[in-house]
Amino acid sequence: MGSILQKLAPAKINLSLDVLGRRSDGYHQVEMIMQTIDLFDKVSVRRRDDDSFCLYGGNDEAPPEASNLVYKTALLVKQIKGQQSGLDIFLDKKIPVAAGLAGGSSDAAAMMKLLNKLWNLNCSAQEMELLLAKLGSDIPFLVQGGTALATGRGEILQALPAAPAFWVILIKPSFGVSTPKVYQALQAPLWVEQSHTASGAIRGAHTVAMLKALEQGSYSAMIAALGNELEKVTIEWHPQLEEYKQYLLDQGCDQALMSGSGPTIMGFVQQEKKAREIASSIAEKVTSQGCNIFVARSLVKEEEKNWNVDSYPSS
Ligand SMILES: C[C@@](CO)(OP(=O)(O)O)[C@H](O)COP(=O)(O)OP(=O)(O)OC[C@H]1O[C@@H](n2ccc(N)nc2=O)[C@H](O)[C@@H]1O
Ligand SMILES: Nc1ncnc2c1ncn2[C@@H]1O[C@H](COP(=O)(O)OP(=O)(O)O)[C@@H](O)[C@H]1O
Repeated sequence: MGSILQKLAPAKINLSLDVLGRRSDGYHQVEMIMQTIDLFDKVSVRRRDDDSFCLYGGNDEAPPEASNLVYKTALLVKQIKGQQSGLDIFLDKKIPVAAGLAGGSSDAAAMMKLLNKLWNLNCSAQEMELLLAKLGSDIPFLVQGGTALATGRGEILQALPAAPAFWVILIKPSFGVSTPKVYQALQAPLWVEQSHTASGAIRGAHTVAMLKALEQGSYSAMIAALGNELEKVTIEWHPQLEEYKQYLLDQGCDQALMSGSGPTIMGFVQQEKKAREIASSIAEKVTSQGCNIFVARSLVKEEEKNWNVDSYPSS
């Protein structure tokens, strides 16, 4: 048994999300501005003396063993990089599952970074992103973190200057939603690849507006530009999400929006104190309806070194 390496895996939210069309490969062509926040899972790894992978922790919803994204990541890296040691993998889940917060994707990105260190792989961030795109469209962004523009099916990234700092109050209902079902329900027109490649320009209305707002570096411009095309599908299925948005707005949030395919609803404010006050004022009401509530702040990419790989002796 060696030392344990551990890494925090942050949740993501979508500041903008546009769907340009349905692709022939089963995915949708998207344009999104993504942002990491300080709601974390924790992934830890330790070498085993044999060559098996053993996964501990997780929760009822995060699937066990081979179907878990941390396990899949280890298997993929082992296949591509050749035989390596067995692993004990510990997964401490704080990010709600199937919530639109990409907890599973972030666990996979954290696992890749841990293996890069444990197995001395010397993979660049770009290599890790390319490899992990096989396991999920959102994972490459979680390798980068901070604020970024994601295009293609979400795996093509362009880092952006940090968004103006903000806090979010997250309301996560007791149910999850299926990302493929939400995309399907949009009934988006067929995507014609060439028209995009020819112009190369960003055309999703929410993303164009958000890019402009981020260029200005203004919190109020960012708030005005928030938008998510998948909201209409998930909110039609679960109308109570509109009520949760209203709770947040009534308590003084500057804007409220769903993250990703949902169902997590986020209320935006600039100050931590206000975020915590709003969260306390609605906590009883939303928890009595089966929701969980979280308060988190936006992260900047450079902060990652503070919660990167830590090493400590095993007991
Ligand atoms: C909607 C978003 C927004 O950030 O996030 P979540 O709500 O899942 O957090 C993402 O596009 C989710 O990305 P991710 O969760 O990685 O999806 P993947 O595992 O790659 O794909 C799962 C399935 O979702 C559908 N899918 C996903 C991405 C995409 N651009 N088009 C799609 O149609 C496909 O049916 C695909 O088989
Ligand atoms: N480590 C993991 N954590 C969470 N979900 C996982 C994990 N590994 C695999 N999954 C599966 O991936 C699905 C989506 O996970 P998650 O990242 O939480 O969703 P979303 O991107 O919608 O927030 C879940 O339904 C779950 O079964």
